[in-house]
Amino acid sequence: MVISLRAIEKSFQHKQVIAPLSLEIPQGQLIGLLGPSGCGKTTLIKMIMGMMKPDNGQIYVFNKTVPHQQLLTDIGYMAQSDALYTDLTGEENLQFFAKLYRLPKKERTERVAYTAQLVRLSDDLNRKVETYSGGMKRRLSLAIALIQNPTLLLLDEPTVGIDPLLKVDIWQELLRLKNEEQKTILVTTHAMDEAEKCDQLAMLRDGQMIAYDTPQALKARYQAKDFDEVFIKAGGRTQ
Ligand SMILES: Nc1ncnc2c1ncn2[C@@H]1O[C@H](COP(=O)(O)OP(=O)(O)OP(=O)(O)O)[C@@H](O)[C@H]1O
Repeated sequence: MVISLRAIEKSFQHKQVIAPLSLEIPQGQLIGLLGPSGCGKTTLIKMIMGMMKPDNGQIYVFNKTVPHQQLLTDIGYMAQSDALYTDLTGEENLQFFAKLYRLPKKERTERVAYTAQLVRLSDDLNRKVETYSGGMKRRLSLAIALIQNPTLLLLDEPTVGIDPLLKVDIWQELLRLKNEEQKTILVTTHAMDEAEKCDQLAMLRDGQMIAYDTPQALKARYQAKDFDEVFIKAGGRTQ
């Protein structure tokens, strides 16, 4: 398993945000994490990343307990809010992270060019990030998450604020990374068309997983036309 969550729990100020939750994610899967605002998606991703400790339960990534230094190069993380050096250029940001991961110079140059091209920022790399639009900053964050060619991607709403055409390109690339390079990808989303592209969907409500299956199986089981309806019928919301 790439990710094993065993009965993890997390509370903030006595409010339970993740109820005992277990999940096993094998290699080469694209998993979508769905649920209303505040249901615990970001908290879950931060715990898998090792940035936040669960109160109870165990988290293993590549069979190592998180946080683990060796895992840092294996995991590409894109946070919901962009953490960029705005007084540096796009290229300087990418180079900075590439150096942090100790990529050799040749590979660094290649990865900077590849990730920038992937998010269509090649022509803007020499501009300071403070001059970027919100969508451009999002795209740069995604490029940074991919810079060290990680085997596991944790992407927290990667396409919010990105225009529809580029969104399609980015999803095509995520599917390619999964299919051709066997990357494992965990992505949070509110977009139904994106949920459709996932191998499995994990639906969260109040920190509990109320459904976990393929998009097709979920729609068939609940005789639902979309995932909002699946969510309601699975007990996500009382009508
Ligand atoms: N550091 C913190 N301290 C206190 N409460 C927190 C903290 N982080 C998250 N929470 C609370 O935990 C709950 C879950 O938050 P989380 O960010 O995981 O939700 P989410 O599902 O990612 O939401 P969204 O879709 O809006 O991003 C929310 O009620 C939030 O207010």
